[in-house]
Amino acid sequence: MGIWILNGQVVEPASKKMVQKHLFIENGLIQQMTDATESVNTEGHEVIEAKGKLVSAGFIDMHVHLREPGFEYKETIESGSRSAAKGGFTTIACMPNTRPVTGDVETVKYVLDKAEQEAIVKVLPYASITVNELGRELTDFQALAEAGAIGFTDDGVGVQNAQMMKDAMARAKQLNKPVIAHCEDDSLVTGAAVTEGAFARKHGLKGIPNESEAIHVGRDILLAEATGVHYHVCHVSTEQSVRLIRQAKQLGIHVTAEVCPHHLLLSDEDIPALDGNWKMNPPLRTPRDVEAMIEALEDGTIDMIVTDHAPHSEEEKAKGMALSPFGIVGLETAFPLLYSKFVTTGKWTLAFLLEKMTAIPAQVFGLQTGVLEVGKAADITLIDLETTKAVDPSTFLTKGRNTPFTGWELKGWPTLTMVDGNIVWAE
Ligand SMILES: NC(=O)N[C@@H](CC(=O)O)C(=O)O
Ligand SMILES: [Zn+2]
Ligand SMILES: [Zn+2]
Repeated sequence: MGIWILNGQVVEPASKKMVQKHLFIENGLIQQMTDATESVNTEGHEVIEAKGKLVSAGFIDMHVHLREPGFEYKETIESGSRSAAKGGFTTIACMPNTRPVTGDVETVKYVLDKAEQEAIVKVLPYASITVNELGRELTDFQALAEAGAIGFTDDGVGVQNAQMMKDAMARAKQLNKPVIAHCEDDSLVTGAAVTEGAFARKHGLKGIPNESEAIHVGRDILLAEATGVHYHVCHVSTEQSVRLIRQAKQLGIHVTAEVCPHHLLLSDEDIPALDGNWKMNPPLRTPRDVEAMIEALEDGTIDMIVTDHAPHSEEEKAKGMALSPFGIVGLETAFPLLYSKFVTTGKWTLAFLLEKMTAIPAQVFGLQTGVLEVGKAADITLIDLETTKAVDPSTFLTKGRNTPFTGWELKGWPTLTMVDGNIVWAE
């Protein structure tokens, strides 16, 4: 038995226009896409009526913290994958800052096994660059790649030593794997929780300077040029980083970059109080940086959108701005936020937003998904573009409740998610 998705709105990649289509799915693949004016025989098959809904390739999030092993009270591979599915994501890449750190073959296998058993979306693990993300000794890249790691990153901390980073890039290049960098120079960050800017001044707080990110971006671009590796910059947040990435791309250096919804939508001036739900790393920057992020995404300097979904417990976040851990959840609000703030306002086309969350991440990381095409995996999400709903953390499937977006009235809520032709989540 196959599945017909009838009368859905599909954005055609070539024309970028919305067209009404019927999709037929069987054996995990998209078998047919026909114009909705044609009649189709659905006999003997399951039918999903998608009239008025957007039918998109499932979203891809290349930056997610699933917290397992070790921090299961914050999130598990299972709960994180359910959160992803509810957010319309069908593929997520998970960060290695777990306990133990995903920096040995055993842990990579553990993550993959758990994902195979319990995850309802596709989970792609990164492995750490250094043992325990301590920056002292490289991990065994070859063994980790053979075990299934798709790239290398010490996300959560920056690699402080330039020679260490250069050696990592040289090894990754040999294996044809990317290096994904959390850019942060510890000698410029001294225990601050927010950016240097209006909020820090108002509260008499020390700020995290923009240079602490950009100095690593600049260093690493030079090292990527020297080694020829694919270098991917995590959660870009500063105007200066964007400037450096733009120049590197013009020079033909193999650099790609990601940005998070919160860095496109919020600045430090929006932070209402010393509240842990507004604390993340990198921090919310100045309005000028936010403008630079939007411009960089629009001109292709920044390639894709990721959430940096970083769940923490309510107890941890209740410790406030100074003492709570960095990070906010993102999987269940990403699309509605961006759709409501950038597409319904006419700033971006729907096609533009979708490609930043589907086709481009697939292209950049060489994934066999991210497009709605006959013969491709049926990783599909249906979205209600009309109904307005408020963000309500009590309805989240993630274990995390840590979001600054509570109460935001948004459109663009996913209603059904399919992975390899199986419905894994429906409203
Ligand atoms: N982004 C965050 O604020 N936190 C992340 C770490 C990271 O992405 O650097 C986490 O693991 O909690
Ligand atoms: Zn990071
Ligand atoms: Zn992260």
